[in-house]
Amino acid sequence: MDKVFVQGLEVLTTIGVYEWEKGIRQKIRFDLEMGCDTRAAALGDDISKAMDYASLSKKVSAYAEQNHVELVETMAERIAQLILAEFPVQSVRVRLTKPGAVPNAAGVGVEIERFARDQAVS
Ligand SMILES: Nc1nc2c(c(=O)[nH]1)N=C([C@H](O)[C@@H](O)CO)CN2
Repeated sequence: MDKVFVQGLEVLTTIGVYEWEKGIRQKIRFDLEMGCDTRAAALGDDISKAMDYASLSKKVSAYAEQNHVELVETMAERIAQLILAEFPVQSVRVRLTKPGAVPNAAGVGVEIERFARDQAVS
C-alpha cells in the first residue's frame, strides 16, 4: 500500500486529565500516515487526484486546536475518524505525542491504526 505522510505536525490545545491542565494549552505532535493508491495522481501529475497532505494538515490542526479532551487516546481516535470520513484513504495511522508531559521522558502518547473497510455504513 502506498503511503502519504505528515510528520511532526504541532498543535497547541487544551488536553489532559488533571485540573491544572484544563486551563492551559499544551503542545501535541501528530505523525500521520495515510494508506492510499497514489498512481492516478502520479500518472496525471494532478493534485485533484492526490490525497492532499496540505489540506489534511489544516483540518487536523483546526480540529485539535478547537476540541478539548482529556485523553490522548480520545484525540487520536477522533483525528483518525475525521481523516477516514473526509479524505480518500484506505487506512490511517495516527501517532500522537505529548512532549514534556512526564518528567524525564522526551514524550508520551499513543499510536493507533484504523481502516476504512471497518467503518460502519449508514
Ligand atoms: N494512557 C494515558 N495516560 C495518561 C494520559 C492519557 O491521555 N492517556 N494523560 C495523563 C495526563 O493528562 C498527563 O499527560 C499529564 O502529565 C496521564 N496519563
